[in-house]
Amino acid sequence: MAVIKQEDFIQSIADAFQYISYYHPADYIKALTEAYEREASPAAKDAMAQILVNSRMCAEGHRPLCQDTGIAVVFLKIGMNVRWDATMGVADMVNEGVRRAYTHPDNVLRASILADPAGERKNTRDNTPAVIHMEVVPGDTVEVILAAKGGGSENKAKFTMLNPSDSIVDWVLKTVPTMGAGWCPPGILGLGIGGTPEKAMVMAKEAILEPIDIHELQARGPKNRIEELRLELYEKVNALGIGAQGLGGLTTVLDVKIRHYPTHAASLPVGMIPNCAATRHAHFVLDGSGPVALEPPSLDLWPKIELMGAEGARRVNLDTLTRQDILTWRAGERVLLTGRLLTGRDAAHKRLVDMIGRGEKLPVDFTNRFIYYVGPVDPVRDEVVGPAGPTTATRMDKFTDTMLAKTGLIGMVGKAERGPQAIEAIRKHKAVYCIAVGGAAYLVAKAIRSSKVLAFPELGMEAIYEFEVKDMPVTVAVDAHGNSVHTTGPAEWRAKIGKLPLAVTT
Ligand SMILES: O=C(O)C[C@H](O)C(=O)O
Repeated sequence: MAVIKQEDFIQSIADAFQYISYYHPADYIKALTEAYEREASPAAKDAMAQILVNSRMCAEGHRPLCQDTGIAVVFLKIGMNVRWDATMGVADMVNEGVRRAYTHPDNVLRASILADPAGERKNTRDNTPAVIHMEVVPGDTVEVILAAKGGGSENKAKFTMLNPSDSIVDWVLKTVPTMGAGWCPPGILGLGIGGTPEKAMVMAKEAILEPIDIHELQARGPKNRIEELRLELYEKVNALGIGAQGLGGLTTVLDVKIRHYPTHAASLPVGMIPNCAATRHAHFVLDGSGPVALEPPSLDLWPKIELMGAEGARRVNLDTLTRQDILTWRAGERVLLTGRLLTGRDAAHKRLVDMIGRGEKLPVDFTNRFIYYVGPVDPVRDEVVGPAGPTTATRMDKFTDTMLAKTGLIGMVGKAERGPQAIEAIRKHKAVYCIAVGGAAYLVAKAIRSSKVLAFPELGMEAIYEFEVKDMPVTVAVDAHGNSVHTTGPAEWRAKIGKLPLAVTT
């Protein structure tokens, strides 16, 4: 009988969360490198280059791949013959491991978890609690699968109850375009088919944590209906042309993984969850012989990639910029930002717009300023800020008209598409929206030379900061005339790929 000691279990969990914060899984790097090499869309190729370079920098620097260091998700298969040498419950031990990992002084991770989600939304400060799934199975080991799942990709999870005769492929092809780019494609699409609604969703989550092996499946051919479905969906979802960061391109998914389970004769439940550019998960087994140390990958895994330089990019000084200047910027243009950049995301926007509604003076002057939608990781050692990539701008859409109309703000930086309401506000107020690459947070942070909190310090990572940036690379995603690269890019690449009728594009 294996005896699992409390400290071994806690430390193994803590070490694994630290490990996955800076090491992408090897299969993901291989698949992304392959997609990068075959990508024909320059914008998508550049985005993938940044993600790969960022990944290598994180592996070398032991700092997080993404500023969103995720919600901790843990699957445990506990052998029936295991004996615990522990005073804490299993969930408490998992949470202690999460706490240790996220507050590690050498590589502090971001605390993103808010208690009382429908009310006060107060940060728990140590990223606990984890979401834990436990199963008791035959055997005398404890199998652990854990993941740090980013909010941007979790937000795009979908569920449907189809009729038994409905087409799963049709539903996926109709639904994926509605997910936009906030899930940071290219990534992995997980489907759970069958069971009950909650079973389908858990299977979809488990599916995205399986190894990427679509090319092996393509080479050997499908052996059953599920494998046929994987191949069909892989080809057709990529034919949507959404591409890296939703900029239009050949690769939207690196794999489609499916789990299934028997279901009721009246039902066809389907859950779908994407995994983002910051795909992070680890798998290990405790057998009573001590804590588990995961093997660091060889740096040879990462391709040697040159990033696009300053050539062809517009260099701008944020400190002297006016609304007039940005009228000439065009959607798709590369821009290097230098100067003072304000930050703010969900909670700060809500507060600002509430203050405007009450006629109160704002704590920050936004006149002729740009705001970066970001929640950075705290700095360690000589850093001025930790990894600080963009958050999904779409969540700020409902505040955009008020911010542009009432504060003097002229520009925004984030990731993913803007909805019709925000695009219209940008056009009306002659403002601009730029994107940085989601999933390249450590690389993006290298352009930040100083950082200070200006307002709402109690919001933690959601406070308003002022960054001083030097040549921060962004792309104009919505210009002052209302042109959006997230509309034109995918439509262009869907037509170029030419495998799906154009009418289905949303
Ligand atoms: O919370 C964040 O920093 C980003 C979030 O994961 C997002 O993708 O929008």
